[in-house]
Amino acid sequence: MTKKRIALLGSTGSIGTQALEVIAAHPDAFGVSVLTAQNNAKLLIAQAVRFHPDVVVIGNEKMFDPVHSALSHRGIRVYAGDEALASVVESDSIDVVLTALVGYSGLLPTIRAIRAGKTIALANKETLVVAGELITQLAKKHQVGILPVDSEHSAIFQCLTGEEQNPIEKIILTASGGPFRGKDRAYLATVTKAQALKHPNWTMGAKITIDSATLMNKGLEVIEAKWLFDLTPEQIDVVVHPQSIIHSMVQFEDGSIKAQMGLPDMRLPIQYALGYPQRMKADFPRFDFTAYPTLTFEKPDSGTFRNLALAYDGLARGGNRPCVINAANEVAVAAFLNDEIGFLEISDVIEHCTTRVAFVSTPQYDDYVASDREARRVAAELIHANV
Ligand SMILES: NC(=O)C1=CN([C@@H]2O[C@H](COP(=O)(O)OP(=O)(O)OC[C@H]3O[C@@H](n4cnc5c(N)ncnc54)[C@H](OP(=O)(O)O)[C@@H]3O)[C@@H](O)[C@H]2O)C=CC1
Ligand SMILES: CC(=O)[C@@H](O)[C@H](O)COP(=O)(O)O
Ligand SMILES: [Mn+2]
Repeated sequence: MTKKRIALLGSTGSIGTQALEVIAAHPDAFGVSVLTAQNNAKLLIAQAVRFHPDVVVIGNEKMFDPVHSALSHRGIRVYAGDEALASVVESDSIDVVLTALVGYSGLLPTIRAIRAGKTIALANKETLVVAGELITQLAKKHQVGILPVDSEHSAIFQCLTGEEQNPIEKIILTASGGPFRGKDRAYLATVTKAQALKHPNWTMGAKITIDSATLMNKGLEVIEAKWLFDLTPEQIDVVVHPQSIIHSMVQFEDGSIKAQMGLPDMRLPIQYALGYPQRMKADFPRFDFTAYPTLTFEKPDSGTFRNLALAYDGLARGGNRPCVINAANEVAVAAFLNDEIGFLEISDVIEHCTTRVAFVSTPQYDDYVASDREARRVAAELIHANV
């Protein structure tokens, strides 16, 4: 295997730090070309000292000076700001761009990386939610692979390996149900952010953890799956599986179902994407069937957890609607984490934005930028009118 040079966007986050564990365990297979963070200069500097990338980018321009003075004398080039984040992925020294940054900020660097012919290891699901059609068309044009990192999509991708000739009847995305599985709306009206941040099975960044609690994470994943695997909404089912051992399933036209299983550990799908097509040895803890004698499955409650239904509606409507839903959700989740709105109001903000932002049926890049901006403005206006 020739050594792959990796640009790791969002290296200080949950996926980013686990990706560096994977890279550190395989020094002959992987090298680090680029590391980026938004604010966490201290951790970014420590990572750069250890992994010695060619370049680091700190998104927040105010943090440039400390990062520059800590790293430039080590021969590491340092840049700051959004344009640097987008252009750094174009360097000849990069083979794979791992998009481990959170939210809409993943869109532009991913577009620039695809145009530069880089393989994408995609953790940042929001990129495909916002602009799935644009991204998949660009990837086709530039003959670039998009390798899923999200655990469910990695599971489906793994199940599809060797099945290239066989059409998919449907996929079944598993959902943990989050910390509030089985609760009713009266209960949800009272929940705190501390409760919502306690995911039953996974330790992740704050934004995706709240999305898991509202079931928006599964809604975003339905849209992500549509674009990754070229499916209709009717071909994408969601089943609640509270143990998060089966990471997702594919059903073929003969009725046979393939599932990918394992303990909940993101290092495995990260490593699978970075090493693809090779499965590399790893000493991650192994799953023991006798420790999990009962694996259970139930229907999602999309009447109570309305975000899942809103995401399916957005997918069916198409155009800029998923982009609007994503932006409204990002603003609403930030407001919930800032104690400005309650848990149930997250869905209210999203629904409000879908009725207020103009529909665009065949959006181009500039339409996505404008729709994102307008949805953020409308969401913030509603939140601040009610505070
Ligand atoms: N965590 C997980 O297990 C999983 C995550 N994902 C997806 O992976 C992505 C990352 O999630 P996760 O690692 O949990 O998130 P975290 O919040 O833990 O990390 C986010 C990373 O992105 C950086 N960042 C934050 N805001 C910006 C911005 N505006 N511009 C550029 N960089 C930014 C952060 O920098 P700083 O630290 O300086 O703020 C940090 O490095 C998300 O899209 C998520 O949905 C998918 C499946 C599983
Ligand atoms: C690890 C991962 O891929 C997350 O997206 C996880 O699946 C969240 O869990 P739920 O959204 O199913 O609660
Ligand atoms: Mn997931």
